[in-house]
Amino acid sequence: MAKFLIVEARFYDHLNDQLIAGARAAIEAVGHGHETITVPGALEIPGAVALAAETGRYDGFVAIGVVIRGETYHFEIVAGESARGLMALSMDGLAIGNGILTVENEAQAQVRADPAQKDKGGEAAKAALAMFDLKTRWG
Ligand SMILES: Nc1c(NC[C@H](O)[C@H](O)[C@H](O)CO)[nH]c(=O)[nH]c1=O
Ligand SMILES: CC(=O)[C@@H](O)COP(=O)(O)O
Repeated sequence: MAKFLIVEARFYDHLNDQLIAGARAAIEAVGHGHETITVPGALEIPGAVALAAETGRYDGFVAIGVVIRGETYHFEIVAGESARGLMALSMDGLAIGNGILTVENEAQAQVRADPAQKDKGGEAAKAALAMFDLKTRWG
């Protein structure tokens, strides 16, 4: 049984709860285990993944968060840099799925967080599982 770390940035509780439920269901559906940690925001997720990877305790990582556009350029920074950090870690060989929603409004987030709708949390977990499978095949 592999172990996956879900790293959540808890900015919107009700949305994160749904995203995490979808991610956990996807991981459990294939018989693997998971643990969840919480960081302040999406910008902290890549760093937390990097720190966790150094422990050697986890086979893969699922990033969970919600970034909703506000009034300033900060949306672009938070959305873009969290994605860039995760991509860099992925290209360093970590099995990562990115479930950080980057949306214009809460309505868009709700559709994507809901496991019964777009299930982006489950989708991110499945991406991490697929990358883990590749590492296992080629490791
Ligand atoms: N506005 C959102 C943020 N902003 C916070 C940053 O992610 C970061 O924690 C802060 O800049 C301190 O380094 N984070 C989200 O996850 N979602 C948002 O909508
Ligand atoms: C995505 C964000 O950082 C955003 O929530 C911040 O809002 P604002 O740009 O209005 O400060």
